[in-house]
Amino acid sequence: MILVVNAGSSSIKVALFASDLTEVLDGAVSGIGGRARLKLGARDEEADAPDHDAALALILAAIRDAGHPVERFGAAGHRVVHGGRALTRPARVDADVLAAIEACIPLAPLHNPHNLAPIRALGRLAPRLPQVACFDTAFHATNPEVAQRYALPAGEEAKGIRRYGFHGISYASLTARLSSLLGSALPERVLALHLGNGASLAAIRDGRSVATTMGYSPLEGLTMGTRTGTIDGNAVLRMAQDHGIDGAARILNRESGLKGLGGASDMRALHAEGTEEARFGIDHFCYWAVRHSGSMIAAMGGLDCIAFTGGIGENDAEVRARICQGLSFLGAALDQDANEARTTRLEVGGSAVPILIVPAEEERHIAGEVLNVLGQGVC
Ligand SMILES: Nc1ncnc2c1ncn2[C@@H]1O[C@H](COP(=O)(O)OP(=O)(O)O)[C@@H](O)[C@H]1O
Ligand SMILES: CC(=O)OP(=O)(O)O
Ligand SMILES: [Mg+2]
Repeated sequence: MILVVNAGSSSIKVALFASDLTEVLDGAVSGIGGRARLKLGARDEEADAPDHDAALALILAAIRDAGHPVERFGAAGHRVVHGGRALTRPARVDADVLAAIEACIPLAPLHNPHNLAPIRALGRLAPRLPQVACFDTAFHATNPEVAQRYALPAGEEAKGIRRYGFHGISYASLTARLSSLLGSALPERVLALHLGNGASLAAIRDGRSVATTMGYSPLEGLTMGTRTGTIDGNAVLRMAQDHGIDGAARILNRESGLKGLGGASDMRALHAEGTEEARFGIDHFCYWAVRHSGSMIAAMGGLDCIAFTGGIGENDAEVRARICQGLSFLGAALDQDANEARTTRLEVGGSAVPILIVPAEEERHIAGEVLNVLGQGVC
């Protein structure tokens, strides 16, 4: 069996797959650092997970308790958020790959440390277990150079200060499944919205990413759970002056976004709160999702399909409705009942483009990549 670990900024998702990619078990610790919950198979309970280390220990113990000790796995696959310039394909983990992932920690401080932790933990528990790392940055390596470069002098670019983009495992999986969900050929120009705790958009033309909203790190672009999204560099410098580099980094990455505006990073909590601040946080999220959509659509030269994914994209009917309303000038028209019912197809008959929910299946995609890298015989 293949164990897949997908550590996000607020959750650790796990899944077990047989060699034919049948899912045997899945689960997660979500709400890490807040009101955490552990789910695994039928188990669903409150969890004491103040940080990612605690969450990882809990989920590995739960998998063992469910009858799947680590020694029985044939391989493990991991989501790694930042692969930098070098790691643009899934890679078997060895000392060099570990060092390269570690070197990317400053680029993705909310993610890469949490991606490395389970790789190291499994390496200690089962030293002979082959492990494969899949990179969120990889899918966007096809963006044209004008999209990847900041307008910086060459010396800065040579240091790796360029736009990478993220959520690539989610976008690759969505792209692979879209035509079967639509029952037709893959649309030429797809606007994909990955709206989770981290949120981004991708412009996918002929199945390849041509533009995306996240940049050097997962901070750029949309308003997120705790991240600002796009902000003027001079405002960042001013904050570094006022709060020091670490203080500014903390504010930008952990205290801003929905949390900074509305008082909670979790979209469900904002809806439940219903205060003016909470409403403004949701307004900000939707407004910037629409504005950045315009940029993605321009980068593809038009729009043939809209696909929502991620915790908010899949579950939040109000947010989907507001974003589609913002794109109605392009003829995108949502069926309110389908939207409330969360069916796969959400558009009305006369809509200019299909609108879909495509549940994120990052774990299955990673399991497939594990088999590609290690060969079918691994488990
Ligand atoms: N039913 C729901 N309605 C609104 N938002 C939801 C719902 N379920 C999950 N979410 C939101 O999804 C976000 C988490 O997304 P997810 O993709 O699971 O996170 P991560 O980025 O950690 O992988 C949170 O803001 C959460 O409130
Ligand atoms: C890259 C990123 O933002 O990931 P997540 O949505 O899991 O935080
Ligand atoms: Mg995620």
